[in-house]
Amino acid sequence: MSLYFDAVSVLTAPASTGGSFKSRIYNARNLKASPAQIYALVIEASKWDILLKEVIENAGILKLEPKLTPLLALLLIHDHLIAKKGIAAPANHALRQAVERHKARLRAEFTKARVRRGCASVETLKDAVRKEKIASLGPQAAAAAIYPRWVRVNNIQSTLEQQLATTFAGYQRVEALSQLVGDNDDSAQDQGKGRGIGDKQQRRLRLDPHIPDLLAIAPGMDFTSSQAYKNGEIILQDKASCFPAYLLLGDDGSWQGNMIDGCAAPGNKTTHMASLLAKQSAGNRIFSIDASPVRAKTLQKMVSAAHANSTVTVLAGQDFLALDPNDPRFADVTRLLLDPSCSGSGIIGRDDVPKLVLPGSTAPSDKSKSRNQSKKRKRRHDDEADKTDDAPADSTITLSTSDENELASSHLDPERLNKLSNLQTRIVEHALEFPAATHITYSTCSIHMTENESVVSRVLASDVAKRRGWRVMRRDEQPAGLREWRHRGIRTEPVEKANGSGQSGLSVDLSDQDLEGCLRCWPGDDEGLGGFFVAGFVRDGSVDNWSRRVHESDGVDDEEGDSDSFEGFSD
Ligand SMILES: C[S@@+](CC[C@H](N)C(=O)[O-])C[C@H]1O[C@@H](n2cnc3c(N)ncnc32)[C@H](O)[C@@H]1O
Repeated sequence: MSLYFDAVSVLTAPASTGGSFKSRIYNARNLKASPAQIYALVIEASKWDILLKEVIENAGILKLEPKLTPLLALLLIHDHLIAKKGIAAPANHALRQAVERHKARLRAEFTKARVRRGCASVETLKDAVRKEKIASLGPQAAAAAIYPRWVRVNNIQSTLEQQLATTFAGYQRVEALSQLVGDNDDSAQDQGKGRGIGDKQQRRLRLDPHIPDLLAIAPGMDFTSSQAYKNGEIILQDKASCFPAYLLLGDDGSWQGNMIDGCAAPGNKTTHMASLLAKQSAGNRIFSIDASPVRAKTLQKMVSAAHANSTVTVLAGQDFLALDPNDPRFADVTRLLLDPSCSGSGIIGRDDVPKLVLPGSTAPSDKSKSRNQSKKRKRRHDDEADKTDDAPADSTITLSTSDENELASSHLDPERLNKLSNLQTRIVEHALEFPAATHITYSTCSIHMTENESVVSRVLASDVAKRRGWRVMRRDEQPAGLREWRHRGIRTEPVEKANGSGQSGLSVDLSDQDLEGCLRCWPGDDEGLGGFFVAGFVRDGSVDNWSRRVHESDGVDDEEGDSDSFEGFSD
């Protein structure tokens, strides 16, 4: 019986609990049942919830059995009606009996629900319920609900073609993220088996249309035990986190010189850069820098795991702001990637927790209503389900965006955001000083304008940007995949996105062309991503008044008087 209580406990855990839904189950210390069983029960029950709700309400069980809460009833009745072995509890257990004494009624309502949908078998019924659920949630919520597993092929070790022919052999290609949602019976129990991972019906993939070598796979698939993962042939990295390196380098090999990743730990973007370089190997180097010695250790491990040691030099515990742009080591640095600490406000919440549609305690007076009111169903979650609505981000098995930003849960107020914005601006401005630099990207996993478009605007207004001819990389200059990305910079912070920061209505003074050059990702839309922002800065290299400035200011750097000094790392 502990299985059902444990499942209720993980579904109703407070929002502050960290990690993905799956990792929370596997890491929980207070659970008695096997994590695999709990996970499988929840995932499977979530596929049937709208039908189970109908059956439970029409059978009137909740009124008759006060010991059953809606969530407990849904889980138990799922196993009673659908699981091969029935309810996993002794026959004399009070809750099992509370369900089984209504078995005739439940079976009859289940049959009626099947017949109403015109389905001859449980299999076709399952498919019908899946489609009904997608239709009732709408395509956006359906896609958000399936938040895919993103897999990037590491070109240092493999190629997309090789991976499609091995790790993903037998996978069906789908065109839309919503089609990744499988309708398998036992996929949740069938994970982690190396090659050909997952249930046959869950083996679906979508080649990402924006980022080369990136695949979206059905959620819940676990590749950590696959040979490809162990060999560093595939890396698990969220799609949005792939934007900066691709925006910086593209994949046409047109770069020259060396690169810097200035805020690099844990190393997702460094290893992505190394992978892009490996496609057109020209002996370029990446200096991968992080001010935190502890996080730099993770960075070094990730670089080694990606077999990128020959390309990447890690400068552990190095403050990027303390690097001398004129250090001869960096004389050939042409491209810099800056992904500094941010508020993490775009990190998606507990979206990987299945949102179960739960039964109410009274049968609907008009039973036909239950089918016609599908759009309202989602709003009728009871308290148990509502508590599951905002859990921490996905990515059990890779370094998620939440690993990159320790500020994700910090209180956000305008003052805090402004401090972050000041530091972010300083970091980008420092990058603009590197003598040979022609391309820079700046990114955050924040949704706030203060950390995004406002930083771009401040950077463009800076002395160094003007002096050296830096401007925003236009959309038409971006790599082909990102040119097609439709979500662009915004001029005014929308109220609904201000997210408690107290900054709604904020506006930024950027041209339409510059805003069009900025790329945004929003949590909760049909792209299956969290909130993210990236902008590229470019210069053609012919404008550089460096020496004139030093001369004019008598050797004193213009920015020395800047009162916004670096305060170390509060994150
Ligand atoms: C958002 S995380 C970077 C994530 C990383 N780009 C990735 O994709 O895996 C921000 C990192 O910047 C580092 N950082 C913040 N300020 C820095 C500075 N002034 N110099 C170097 N590193 C800095 C933090 O220690 C943190 O590891």
